[in-house]
Amino acid sequence: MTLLRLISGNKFPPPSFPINHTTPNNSLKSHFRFLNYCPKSRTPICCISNCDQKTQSFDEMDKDSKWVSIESDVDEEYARELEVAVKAVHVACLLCQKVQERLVFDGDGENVQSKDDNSPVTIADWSVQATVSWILSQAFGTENVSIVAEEDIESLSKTDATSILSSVVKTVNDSLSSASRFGIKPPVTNLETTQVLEAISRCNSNGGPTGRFWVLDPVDGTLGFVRGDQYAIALALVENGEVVLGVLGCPNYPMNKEWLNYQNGYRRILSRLAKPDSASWDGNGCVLYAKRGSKKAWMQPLLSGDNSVISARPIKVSAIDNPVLATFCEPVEKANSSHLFTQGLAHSVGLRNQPLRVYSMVKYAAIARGDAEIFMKFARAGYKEKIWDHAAGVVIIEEAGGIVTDAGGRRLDFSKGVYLQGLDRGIIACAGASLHEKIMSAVDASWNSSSL
Ligand SMILES: Nc1ncnc2c1ncn2[C@@H]1O[C@H](COP(=O)(O)O)[C@@H](OP(=O)(O)O)[C@H]1O
Ligand SMILES: [Mg+2]
Repeated sequence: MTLLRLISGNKFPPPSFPINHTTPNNSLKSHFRFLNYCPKSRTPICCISNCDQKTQSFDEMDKDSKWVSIESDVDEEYARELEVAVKAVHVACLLCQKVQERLVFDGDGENVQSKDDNSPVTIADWSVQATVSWILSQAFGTENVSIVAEEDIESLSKTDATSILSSVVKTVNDSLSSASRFGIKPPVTNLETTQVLEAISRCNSNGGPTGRFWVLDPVDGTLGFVRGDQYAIALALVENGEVVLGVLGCPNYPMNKEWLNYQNGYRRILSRLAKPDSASWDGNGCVLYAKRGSKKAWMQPLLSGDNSVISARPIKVSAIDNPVLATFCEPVEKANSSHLFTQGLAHSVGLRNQPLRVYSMVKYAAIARGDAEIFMKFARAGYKEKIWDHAAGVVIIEEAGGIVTDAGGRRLDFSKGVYLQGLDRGIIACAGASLHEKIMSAVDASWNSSSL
Protein backbone atom coordinates (compact mmCIF):
# COMPACT_ATOMS: atom_id res chain seq x y z
CA MET A 1 0.00 0.00 0.00
CA THR A 2 1.31 3.38 -0.82
CA LEU A 3 0.80 6.59 1.00
CA LEU A 4 -0.22 9.69 -0.79
CA ARG A 5 2.18 12.33 -1.83
CA LEU A 6 1.69 15.41 0.23
CA ILE A 7 0.08 18.34 -1.41
CA SER A 8 1.14 21.84 -0.50
CA GLY A 9 -0.37 23.29 2.67
CA ASN A 10 -2.18 26.24 1.17
CA LYS A 11 -4.30 23.90 -0.87
CA PHE A 12 -6.01 22.57 2.21
CA PRO A 13 -9.29 23.95 3.40
CA PRO A 14 -9.36 26.77 5.88
CA PRO A 15 -9.71 25.99 9.61
CA SER A 16 -13.41 26.67 9.46
CA PHE A 17 -13.80 23.73 7.15
CA PRO A 18 -16.32 21.35 8.68
CA ILE A 19 -14.33 18.13 8.41
CA ASN A 20 -11.83 18.50 11.22
CA HIS A 21 -9.77 15.43 10.49
CA THR A 22 -8.78 16.90 7.19
CA THR A 23 -7.16 20.01 8.61
CA PRO A 24 -3.43 20.53 7.89
CA ASN A 25 -2.36 19.01 11.23
CA ASN A 26 -3.39 15.53 10.42
CA SER A 27 -3.29 15.89 6.68
CA LEU A 28 -0.06 13.93 6.41
CA LYS A 29 -1.91 10.79 7.19
CA SER A 30 -5.16 11.79 5.64
CA HIS A 31 -6.30 9.46 2.98
CA PHE A 32 -8.64 12.09 1.68
CA ARG A 33 -6.30 13.32 -0.96
CA PHE A 34 -7.26 16.93 -1.28
CA LEU A 35 -6.20 18.84 -4.25
CA ASN A 36 -8.21 21.89 -3.42
CA TYR A 37 -11.42 23.04 -1.87
CA CYS A 38 -14.36 24.66 -3.47
CA PRO A 39 -14.54 28.32 -2.40
CA LYS A 40 -18.25 28.45 -3.16
CA SER A 41 -19.49 25.40 -1.33
CA ARG A 42 -16.47 25.12 1.00
CA THR A 43 -16.38 21.42 0.33
CA PRO A 44 -13.26 19.35 -0.25
CA ILE A 45 -12.49 18.62 -3.85
CA CYS A 46 -10.52 15.72 -5.17
CA CYS A 47 -9.32 15.75 -8.71
CA ILE A 48 -9.94 12.75 -10.87
CA SER A 49 -8.82 14.32 -14.09
CA ASN A 50 -5.25 14.32 -15.29
CA CYS A 51 -3.45 16.44 -12.80
CA ASP A 52 0.18 17.06 -11.93
CA GLN A 53 -0.48 16.83 -8.26
CA LYS A 54 -2.07 13.49 -8.51
CA THR A 55 -1.77 11.09 -5.67
CA GLN A 56 -1.23 7.39 -5.71
CA SER A 57 -3.80 4.75 -5.30
CA PHE A 58 -3.69 1.24 -3.90
CA ASP A 59 -1.21 -1.05 -5.56
CA GLU A 60 -3.81 -3.27 -7.07
CA MET A 61 -5.84 -0.36 -8.33
CA ASP A 62 -5.34 1.13 -11.73
CA LYS A 63 -2.10 3.10 -11.68
CA ASP A 64 -3.35 5.49 -14.36
CA SER A 65 -6.49 6.36 -12.57
CA LYS A 66 -6.93 9.74 -10.98
CA TRP A 67 -9.83 8.78 -8.75
CA VAL A 68 -9.17 9.96 -5.27
CA SER A 69 -11.51 10.23 -2.36
CA ILE A 70 -12.49 8.97 1.06
CA GLU A 71 -11.68 10.93 4.09
CA SER A 72 -10.08 8.51 6.44
CA ASP A 73 -6.69 7.86 7.88
CA VAL A 74 -4.77 5.19 5.95
CA ASP A 75 -3.74 3.65 9.24
CA GLU A 76 -7.28 3.60 10.49
CA GLU A 77 -9.09 0.34 10.73
CA TYR A 78 -11.21 -0.41 7.67
CA ALA A 79 -9.80 2.54 5.68
CA ARG A 80 -8.94 0.35 2.75
CA GLU A 81 -12.19 -1.61 2.94
CA LEU A 82 -14.11 1.66 2.92
CA GLU A 83 -12.23 3.00 -0.07
CA VAL A 84 -12.78 -0.13 -2.13
CA ALA A 85 -16.43 -0.38 -1.08
CA VAL A 86 -17.18 3.22 -2.06
CA LYS A 87 -15.51 2.75 -5.42
CA ALA A 88 -17.40 -0.47 -6.04
CA VAL A 89 -20.70 1.25 -5.25
CA HIS A 90 -19.90 4.14 -7.60
CA VAL A 91 -19.22 1.63 -10.38
CA ALA A 92 -22.47 -0.17 -9.55
CA CYS A 93 -24.45 3.09 -9.62
CA LEU A 94 -23.27 3.91 -13.13
CA LEU A 95 -24.04 0.37 -14.25
CA CYS A 96 -27.58 0.66 -12.88
CA GLN A 97 -28.18 4.08 -14.40
CA LYS A 98 -27.37 2.71 -17.83
CA VAL A 99 -29.57 -0.35 -17.40
CA GLN A 100 -32.44 1.71 -15.99
CA GLU A 101 -32.27 4.12 -18.91
CA ARG A 102 -32.59 1.18 -21.29
CA LEU A 103 -35.43 -0.37 -19.32
CA VAL A 104 -37.41 2.81 -18.98
CA PHE A 105 -36.75 4.59 -22.25
CA ASP A 106 -36.18 1.73 -24.66
CA GLY A 107 -38.75 -0.58 -23.10
CA ASP A 108 -36.10 -3.25 -22.65
CA GLY A 109 -38.56 -5.41 -20.71
CA GLU A 110 -36.97 -8.68 -21.79
CA ASN A 111 -34.26 -8.12 -19.28
CA VAL A 112 -36.69 -8.24 -16.36
CA GLN A 113 -37.55 -11.62 -14.86
CA SER A 114 -39.88 -12.71 -12.11
CA LYS A 115 -38.61 -14.54 -9.04
CA ASP A 116 -40.48 -17.33 -7.27
CA ASP A 117 -42.06 -14.76 -4.92
CA ASN A 118 -43.16 -12.75 -7.98
CA SER A 119 -40.74 -9.93 -7.24
CA PRO A 120 -38.80 -8.66 -10.25
CA VAL A 121 -35.13 -9.28 -10.90
CA THR A 122 -33.23 -7.60 -13.70
CA ILE A 123 -29.91 -7.85 -15.44
CA ALA A 124 -28.80 -5.01 -13.16
CA ASP A 125 -29.28 -7.14 -10.01
CA TRP A 126 -27.04 -9.94 -11.34
CA SER A 127 -24.59 -7.60 -13.01
CA VAL A 128 -24.03 -5.49 -9.90
CA GLN A 129 -23.60 -8.59 -7.78
CA ALA A 130 -21.00 -9.97 -10.20
CA THR A 131 -19.21 -6.64 -10.51
CA VAL A 132 -19.01 -5.89 -6.78
CA SER A 133 -18.02 -9.47 -6.01
CA TRP A 134 -15.24 -9.29 -8.62
CA ILE A 135 -13.97 -5.93 -7.34
CA LEU A 136 -13.87 -7.11 -3.72
CA SER A 137 -12.11 -10.33 -4.71
CA GLN A 138 -9.52 -8.44 -6.70
CA ALA A 139 -8.87 -6.03 -3.87
CA PHE A 140 -8.71 -8.48 -0.96
CA GLY A 141 -8.20 -11.90 -2.54
CA THR A 142 -11.04 -14.32 -3.23
CA GLU A 143 -10.10 -16.46 -0.23
CA ASN A 144 -10.53 -13.48 2.11
CA VAL A 145 -13.87 -12.31 0.82
CA SER A 146 -17.13 -13.67 2.09
CA ILE A 147 -20.36 -12.09 0.83
CA VAL A 148 -24.00 -12.43 1.80
CA ALA A 149 -26.06 -11.16 -1.13
CA GLU A 150 -29.53 -11.30 -2.54
CA GLU A 151 -29.13 -13.01 -5.91
CA ASP A 152 -28.18 -16.52 -6.96
CA ILE A 153 -27.56 -18.04 -10.38
CA GLU A 154 -30.28 -20.65 -10.41
CA SER A 155 -32.61 -18.96 -12.89
CA LEU A 156 -29.73 -17.37 -14.77
CA SER A 157 -28.21 -20.77 -15.52
CA LYS A 158 -31.36 -22.18 -17.12
CA THR A 159 -31.25 -22.87 -20.83
CA ASP A 160 -34.05 -20.38 -21.57
CA ALA A 161 -32.06 -17.61 -19.89
CA THR A 162 -29.18 -17.54 -22.36
CA SER A 163 -29.99 -14.12 -23.73
CA ILE A 164 -30.31 -12.64 -20.23
CA LEU A 165 -27.06 -14.28 -19.24
CA SER A 166 -25.25 -12.83 -22.21
CA SER A 167 -26.69 -9.39 -21.37
CA VAL A 168 -25.36 -9.77 -17.85
CA VAL A 169 -21.91 -10.78 -19.06
CA LYS A 170 -21.82 -7.82 -21.44
CA THR A 171 -23.06 -5.41 -18.77
CA VAL A 172 -20.42 -6.60 -16.29
CA ASN A 173 -17.63 -6.29 -18.84
CA ASP A 174 -18.79 -2.85 -19.99
CA SER A 175 -18.95 -1.70 -16.42
CA LEU A 176 -15.54 -3.07 -15.43
CA SER A 177 -13.88 -1.75 -18.55
CA SER A 178 -14.81 1.79 -17.54
CA ALA A 179 -14.08 1.28 -13.84
CA SER A 180 -10.60 2.74 -14.17
CA ARG A 181 -12.08 6.20 -13.73
CA PHE A 182 -12.69 5.09 -10.15
CA GLY A 183 -9.21 3.68 -9.71
CA ILE A 184 -10.22 0.11 -10.27
CA LYS A 185 -8.01 -1.87 -12.55
CA PRO A 186 -10.19 -3.60 -15.14
CA PRO A 187 -9.65 -7.29 -15.95
CA VAL A 188 -6.92 -7.85 -18.54
CA THR A 189 -9.39 -9.55 -20.82
CA ASN A 190 -13.17 -9.60 -20.69
CA LEU A 191 -14.62 -11.94 -18.07
CA GLU A 192 -15.96 -15.20 -19.49
CA THR A 193 -19.51 -16.29 -18.75
CA THR A 194 -18.23 -18.85 -16.25
CA GLN A 195 -16.26 -16.19 -14.41
CA VAL A 196 -19.31 -13.95 -14.19
CA LEU A 197 -21.45 -16.81 -12.89
CA GLU A 198 -18.72 -17.69 -10.42
CA ALA A 199 -18.53 -14.11 -9.16
CA ILE A 200 -22.29 -14.11 -8.56
CA SER A 201 -22.41 -17.50 -6.91
CA ARG A 202 -19.44 -16.74 -4.65
CA CYS A 203 -21.80 -14.45 -2.73
CA ASN A 204 -23.25 -17.42 -0.90
CA SER A 205 -22.19 -16.72 2.66
CA ASN A 206 -24.82 -17.16 5.35
CA GLY A 207 -23.32 -14.55 7.65
CA GLY A 208 -23.40 -15.33 11.34
CA PRO A 209 -22.00 -14.18 14.67
CA THR A 210 -18.27 -14.45 14.03
CA GLY A 211 -15.75 -13.36 11.45
CA ARG A 212 -16.03 -10.86 8.68
CA PHE A 213 -18.46 -10.79 5.80
CA TRP A 214 -19.79 -8.29 3.29
CA VAL A 215 -23.52 -7.78 2.86
CA LEU A 216 -24.76 -6.72 -0.55
CA ASP A 217 -28.13 -5.77 -1.95
CA PRO A 218 -27.18 -5.24 -5.59
CA VAL A 219 -30.41 -3.43 -6.43
CA ASP A 220 -32.59 -2.67 -3.45
CA GLY A 221 -36.09 -1.65 -4.43
CA THR A 222 -36.04 -3.49 -7.74
CA LEU A 223 -39.68 -2.53 -8.22
CA GLY A 224 -38.73 1.14 -8.05
CA PHE A 225 -35.87 0.43 -10.41
CA VAL A 226 -38.04 -1.11 -13.12
CA ARG A 227 -40.58 1.70 -12.71
CA GLY A 228 -37.91 4.32 -13.37
CA ASP A 229 -38.07 5.43 -9.76
CA GLN A 230 -35.89 5.27 -6.64
CA TYR A 231 -33.62 2.33 -5.82
CA ALA A 232 -30.35 1.82 -3.99
CA ILE A 233 -27.16 -0.21 -4.08
CA ALA A 234 -26.25 -1.24 -0.55
CA LEU A 235 -22.92 -2.64 0.61
CA ALA A 236 -21.94 -3.18 4.23
CA LEU A 237 -19.16 -4.92 6.09
CA VAL A 238 -20.08 -6.92 9.18
CA GLU A 239 -17.50 -8.04 11.69
CA ASN A 240 -18.37 -10.30 14.60
CA GLY A 241 -22.02 -9.53 14.17
CA GLU A 242 -21.64 -5.74 14.08
CA VAL A 243 -22.00 -3.59 10.96
CA VAL A 244 -18.71 -1.70 10.74
CA LEU A 245 -19.04 -0.04 7.33
CA GLY A 246 -21.98 1.00 5.23
CA VAL A 247 -22.11 2.39 1.70
CA LEU A 248 -25.37 3.34 0.03
CA GLY A 249 -25.56 4.32 -3.63
CA CYS A 250 -28.72 6.27 -4.53
CA PRO A 251 -28.49 7.03 -8.26
CA ASN A 252 -31.84 8.86 -8.44
CA TYR A 253 -31.54 10.82 -5.22
CA PRO A 254 -29.82 14.11 -5.92
CA MET A 255 -28.77 16.70 -3.41
CA ASN A 256 -32.05 18.51 -3.63
CA LYS A 257 -34.51 16.75 -1.34
CA GLU A 258 -37.54 18.01 -3.24
CA TRP A 259 -36.70 15.52 -5.94
CA LEU A 260 -37.79 12.77 -3.62
CA ASN A 261 -41.34 14.01 -3.97
CA TYR A 262 -41.43 13.18 -7.66
CA GLN A 263 -42.85 9.78 -7.01
CA ASN A 264 -44.01 7.41 -9.68
CA GLY A 265 -41.17 7.76 -12.07
CA TYR A 266 -39.98 11.25 -11.41
CA ARG A 267 -36.82 10.57 -13.36
CA ARG A 268 -38.87 9.64 -16.36
CA ILE A 269 -40.91 12.82 -16.08
CA LEU A 270 -37.84 14.90 -15.49
CA SER A 271 -35.83 13.39 -18.28
CA ARG A 272 -38.67 14.07 -20.67
CA LEU A 273 -38.70 17.70 -19.65
CA ALA A 274 -34.98 18.22 -19.74
CA LYS A 275 -32.03 15.92 -19.39
CA PRO A 276 -30.50 16.54 -15.99
CA ASP A 277 -27.20 18.35 -16.16
CA SER A 278 -24.90 15.38 -15.82
CA ALA A 279 -22.05 17.31 -14.30
CA SER A 280 -24.19 19.02 -11.75
CA TRP A 281 -23.97 18.14 -8.09
CA ASP A 282 -27.65 18.97 -7.75
CA GLY A 283 -28.92 17.00 -10.71
CA ASN A 284 -27.25 13.70 -10.09
CA GLY A 285 -27.48 10.94 -7.51
CA CYS A 286 -25.37 10.39 -4.44
CA VAL A 287 -23.32 7.85 -2.53
CA LEU A 288 -23.46 7.88 1.28
CA TYR A 289 -21.07 6.11 3.57
CA ALA A 290 -20.05 5.78 7.20
CA LYS A 291 -17.73 3.86 9.44
CA ARG A 292 -18.89 2.55 12.81
CA GLY A 293 -17.72 4.68 15.73
CA SER A 294 -16.55 7.63 13.64
CA LYS A 295 -19.62 9.72 14.51
CA LYS A 296 -19.49 10.98 10.96
CA ALA A 297 -21.32 10.12 7.79
CA TRP A 298 -20.55 11.40 4.33
CA MET A 299 -22.15 12.03 1.00
CA GLN A 300 -20.57 12.24 -2.43
CA PRO A 301 -22.27 13.13 -5.70
CA LEU A 302 -22.38 10.46 -8.31
CA LEU A 303 -19.99 10.92 -11.15
CA SER A 304 -21.36 11.18 -14.61
CA GLY A 305 -20.40 12.42 -18.02
CA ASP A 306 -16.91 13.85 -18.11
CA ASN A 307 -17.16 15.10 -14.58
CA SER A 308 -13.65 15.15 -13.18
CA VAL A 309 -14.17 16.57 -9.74
CA ILE A 310 -15.67 14.92 -6.76
CA SER A 311 -16.24 16.11 -3.25
CA ALA A 312 -17.67 14.72 -0.05
CA ARG A 313 -19.88 16.48 2.43
CA PRO A 314 -20.55 15.48 5.99
CA ILE A 315 -24.21 14.69 6.57
CA LYS A 316 -26.28 14.91 9.75
CA VAL A 317 -29.74 13.87 10.72
CA SER A 318 -32.41 16.54 11.09
CA ALA A 319 -32.64 18.54 14.33
CA ILE A 320 -36.45 18.58 14.16
CA ASP A 321 -38.00 16.86 17.17
CA ASN A 322 -41.45 18.40 17.00
CA PRO A 323 -43.85 15.85 15.48
CA VAL A 324 -45.85 18.62 13.85
CA LEU A 325 -42.85 19.51 11.72
CA ALA A 326 -41.54 16.00 11.20
CA THR A 327 -41.89 13.90 8.05
CA PHE A 328 -41.99 10.13 8.05
CA CYS A 329 -40.98 7.79 5.25
CA GLU A 330 -42.30 4.37 4.48
CA PRO A 331 -42.31 1.85 1.62
CA VAL A 332 -44.37 2.67 -1.44
CA GLU A 333 -45.84 -0.82 -1.48
CA LYS A 334 -48.58 -1.49 1.07
CA ALA A 335 -47.64 -5.14 0.86
CA ASN A 336 -44.23 -4.37 2.37
CA SER A 337 -45.43 -2.27 5.30
CA SER A 338 -48.90 -1.47 6.61
CA HIS A 339 -49.85 2.06 5.60
CA LEU A 340 -52.96 1.78 7.74
CA PHE A 341 -50.97 1.08 10.89
CA THR A 342 -48.44 3.87 10.29
CA GLN A 343 -51.29 6.26 9.53
CA GLY A 344 -52.71 5.51 12.98
CA LEU A 345 -49.29 5.98 14.58
CA ALA A 346 -48.80 9.26 12.75
CA HIS A 347 -52.15 10.48 13.98
CA SER A 348 -51.55 9.56 17.61
CA VAL A 349 -48.02 11.05 17.66
CA GLY A 350 -49.21 14.24 15.95
CA LEU A 351 -47.36 13.94 12.65
CA ARG A 352 -49.08 16.25 10.20
CA ASN A 353 -47.00 16.01 7.02
CA GLN A 354 -47.91 13.59 4.28
CA PRO A 355 -45.80 10.43 4.44
CA LEU A 356 -42.91 10.29 2.02
CA ARG A 357 -43.36 6.97 0.23
CA VAL A 358 -40.12 5.94 -1.37
CA TYR A 359 -38.77 2.66 -2.69
CA SER A 360 -35.70 1.04 -1.18
CA MET A 361 -33.08 2.06 1.34
CA VAL A 362 -33.23 5.58 -0.07
CA LYS A 363 -35.46 6.03 3.00
CA TYR A 364 -32.45 5.39 5.24
CA ALA A 365 -30.52 7.90 3.14
CA ALA A 366 -33.28 10.48 3.57
CA ILE A 367 -33.08 10.19 7.37
CA ALA A 368 -29.26 10.31 7.41
CA ARG A 369 -29.25 13.39 5.16
CA GLY A 370 -31.79 15.19 7.33
CA ASP A 371 -34.45 15.26 4.60
CA ALA A 372 -36.96 13.38 6.77
CA GLU A 373 -37.12 12.52 10.46
CA ILE A 374 -38.74 9.10 10.75
CA PHE A 375 -38.70 5.84 8.84
CA MET A 376 -41.14 3.12 9.86
CA LYS A 377 -41.62 -0.34 8.44
CA PHE A 378 -44.22 -2.78 9.73
CA ALA A 379 -44.27 -5.83 7.50
CA ARG A 380 -46.99 -8.45 7.64
CA ALA A 381 -46.68 -11.11 10.34
CA GLY A 382 -44.31 -13.86 9.29
CA TYR A 383 -42.23 -11.77 6.90
CA LYS A 384 -38.55 -12.18 7.73
CA GLU A 385 -36.45 -9.08 7.12
CA LYS A 386 -33.14 -9.75 5.37
CA ILE A 387 -29.90 -8.20 6.59
CA TRP A 388 -29.03 -6.78 3.15
CA ASP A 389 -32.14 -4.57 3.25
CA HIS A 390 -30.89 -2.73 6.35
CA ALA A 391 -27.20 -3.17 7.20
CA ALA A 392 -25.70 -0.27 5.24
CA GLY A 393 -28.53 2.11 6.09
CA VAL A 394 -28.39 1.42 9.82
CA VAL A 395 -24.72 2.32 10.30
CA ILE A 396 -25.06 5.43 8.12
CA ILE A 397 -28.04 6.74 10.11
CA GLU A 398 -26.40 5.93 13.44
CA GLU A 399 -23.15 7.67 12.54
CA ALA A 400 -25.13 10.64 11.18
CA GLY A 401 -26.60 10.98 14.67
CA GLY A 402 -29.84 8.99 14.40
CA ILE A 403 -31.33 5.91 16.03
CA VAL A 404 -32.47 2.64 14.47
CA THR A 405 -34.17 -0.09 16.50
CA ASP A 406 -37.00 -2.53 16.34
CA ALA A 407 -40.32 -1.47 17.87
CA GLY A 408 -39.17 -2.80 21.24
CA GLY A 409 -36.18 -0.45 21.25
CA ARG A 410 -33.55 -3.12 20.53
CA ARG A 411 -30.83 -2.54 17.96
CA LEU A 412 -31.13 -4.69 14.87
CA ASP A 413 -29.16 -7.91 15.18
CA PHE A 414 -26.96 -8.71 12.18
CA SER A 415 -25.31 -11.69 13.84
CA LYS A 416 -27.95 -14.35 13.25
CA GLY A 417 -27.44 -15.15 9.61
CA VAL A 418 -29.31 -13.93 6.57
CA TYR A 419 -32.38 -12.76 8.50
CA LEU A 420 -32.88 -10.16 11.21
CA GLN A 421 -33.94 -12.75 13.76
CA GLY A 422 -35.93 -11.75 16.81
CA LEU A 423 -37.15 -8.50 15.33
CA ASP A 424 -39.85 -7.07 17.57
CA ARG A 425 -42.84 -6.01 15.40
CA GLY A 426 -41.19 -3.53 13.05
CA ILE A 427 -38.35 -1.14 12.35
CA ILE A 428 -38.22 2.46 13.56
CA ALA A 429 -35.45 4.82 12.50
CA CYS A 430 -35.50 8.37 13.81
CA ALA A 431 -33.39 11.48 13.72
CA GLY A 432 -33.58 11.83 17.49
CA ALA A 433 -34.51 10.11 20.75
CA SER A 434 -37.61 12.14 21.46
CA LEU A 435 -39.40 11.20 18.23
CA HIS A 436 -38.19 7.66 18.59
CA GLU A 437 -39.69 7.27 22.06
CA LYS A 438 -42.99 8.79 20.94
CA ILE A 439 -43.29 6.33 18.04
CA MET A 440 -42.41 3.35 20.21
CA SER A 441 -45.04 4.34 22.80
CA ALA A 442 -47.61 4.77 20.05
CA VAL A 443 -46.78 1.27 18.72
CA ASP A 444 -47.22 -0.20 22.21
CA ALA A 445 -50.55 1.56 22.61
CA SER A 446 -52.01 0.42 19.30
CA TRP A 447 -50.36 -2.90 18.49
CA ASN A 448 -52.92 -5.18 20.10
CA SER A 449 -55.80 -3.60 18.26
CA SER A 450 -54.00 -3.73 14.94
CA SER A 451 -54.40 -6.54 12.48
CA LEU A 452 -50.65 -7.06 12.21
N1 LIG B 1 -43.84 -8.76 1.86
C1 LIG B 1 -42.80 -7.99 2.17
N2 LIG B 1 -42.77 -7.34 3.34
C2 LIG B 1 -41.75 -6.56 3.66
N3 LIG B 1 -40.67 -6.35 2.87
C3 LIG B 1 -40.62 -6.97 1.70
C4 LIG B 1 -41.67 -7.83 1.29
N4 LIG B 1 -41.36 -8.31 0.09
C5 LIG B 1 -40.14 -7.79 -0.23
N5 LIG B 1 -39.70 -6.99 0.74
C6 LIG B 1 -38.43 -6.27 0.80
O1 LIG B 1 -38.63 -4.88 0.64
C7 LIG B 1 -37.60 -4.41 -0.19
C8 LIG B 1 -38.02 -3.17 -0.89
O2 LIG B 1 -38.15 -2.22 0.08
P1 LIG B 1 -39.24 -1.10 -0.04
O3 LIG B 1 -40.56 -1.74 0.02
O4 LIG B 1 -38.92 -0.28 1.15
O5 LIG B 1 -38.98 -0.40 -1.33
C9 LIG B 1 -37.32 -5.51 -1.13
O6 LIG B 1 -36.01 -5.39 -1.56
P2 LIG B 1 -35.60 -5.81 -3.08
O7 LIG B 1 -36.29 -4.86 -3.98
O8 LIG B 1 -34.14 -5.64 -3.03
O9 LIG B 1 -36.05 -7.23 -3.20
C10 LIG B 1 -37.54 -6.74 -0.28
O10 LIG B 1 -36.36 -7.20 0.29
MG1 LIG C 1 -33.67 -5.20 -0.99
